[in-house]
Amino acid sequence: MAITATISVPLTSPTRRTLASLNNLFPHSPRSTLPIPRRTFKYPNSRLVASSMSTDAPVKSPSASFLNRLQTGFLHFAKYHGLGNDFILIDNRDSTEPRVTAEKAVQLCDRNFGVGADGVIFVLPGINGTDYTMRIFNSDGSEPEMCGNGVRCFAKFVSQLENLQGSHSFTVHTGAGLIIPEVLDDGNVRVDMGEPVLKASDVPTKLPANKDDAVVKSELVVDGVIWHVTCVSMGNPHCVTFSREGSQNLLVDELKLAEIGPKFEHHEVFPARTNTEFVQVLSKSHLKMRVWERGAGATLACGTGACATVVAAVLEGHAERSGIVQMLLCCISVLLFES
Ligand SMILES: N[C@@H](CCC[C@H](N)C(=O)O)C(=O)O
Repeated sequence: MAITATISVPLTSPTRRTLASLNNLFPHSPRSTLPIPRRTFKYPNSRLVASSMSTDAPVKSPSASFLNRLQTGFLHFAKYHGLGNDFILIDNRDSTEPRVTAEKAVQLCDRNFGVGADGVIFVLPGINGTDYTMRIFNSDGSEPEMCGNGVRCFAKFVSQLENLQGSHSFTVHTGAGLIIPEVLDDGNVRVDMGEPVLKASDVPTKLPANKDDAVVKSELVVDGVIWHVTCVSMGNPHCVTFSREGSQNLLVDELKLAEIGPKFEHHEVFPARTNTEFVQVLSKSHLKMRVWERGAGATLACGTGACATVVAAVLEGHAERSGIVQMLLCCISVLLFES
C-alpha cells in the first residue's frame, strides 16, 4: 500500500520591515564575518506587476530581482518561517556550491550571535532536469535530506526571486528526490511529500522489523524507560512515540524535551540519528505533537514530522487517514491517500 501525505497550511513570508531589521541587526554580531549592508531592500511594485499577471501561468517582472540587489562581498539573505520553524534563505542560483559553509551556517543560526534560525536553505540550480535544487543545513551544520516547512519557505522565496505571480509550481531536486511545491492563489504552499518509507533498514533504524518490513510500536529503552516507537522516513528519519511503559497516552506538555530529545536523537539504533515526535492522541483526527529535531533540537513545528506522525498514528490505529497535527503554535492538516 502506498501512502502519500500532502500538507497545505498558511505560511508567513517576510515583510519589508522584517528583512530590513534583520539586516540592521546582523552587523552587531561579534562572531559575524559576513557584513550585511545597512540599507533597506526595495521590493518590486506589486501593483504594476499585478496589472499584467495571469492567474494561470506565472509571469516574470523585468523589475528588480533579488540578484539585482546584491552587492559584491555581502551575504544577502531572507528570513522565512513555516509555523515558527524558521530558516535563512539564500539565493544560490548562480552556483552549484552553497555560498555558505556548514560551519558558517552554524554561526548564522545562532540565536544570540547570529541571525537565528533552525536552518539555512539554499536555492541552487536544478539538476536532473529540475527547475531548482534545495539544500539545507540544520542549525548544527548537518545536512538533512528533506525539510517540509523548509520546502514551503523555499517555494515562497523562489516566487519572490523570480517575481512569479498567481498560482504556480516548479520542480525541486532534494536529497529525498523530486518535490513539486505548489504556490496557490491564496498564497499558501501545498507540497506533496511523497511516499513514506517504512522499511527499517531504509529509515534507517537497527530496530528489528515487526510488521512486514516496518518497525511499528516497538519497544525502545531510552533513559531507562521503555518507549513504544514507530519508525518512518519522509526522506529524513523520524521516530514517533505515542506511549511509554506506565503511560498509555503521553501528556506531551509534561515532557522534558531538552533532556529526553537528544537521547533519542543519538540512540545507537538510529545510525543517521533521528528526528523524534512525541505525540498525544486527543481524538482520531487531532494529534498534539512536540518535536525534537535532528540537528536543530526543539523547534516550533516540523512538516516532515507532522506527516510522519499521521503515518505512524494510522499504523498504530490511533487515527484516521486525515487529521490535524497540533504543534506548539499552529496546526498542520495532513491527508494520507493511496496512490
Ligand atoms: N523542520 C523540518 C525538518 C528539518 C530537517 C531535520 N532537522 C532533519 O535533520 O531531518 C521540516 O519541517 O520537515
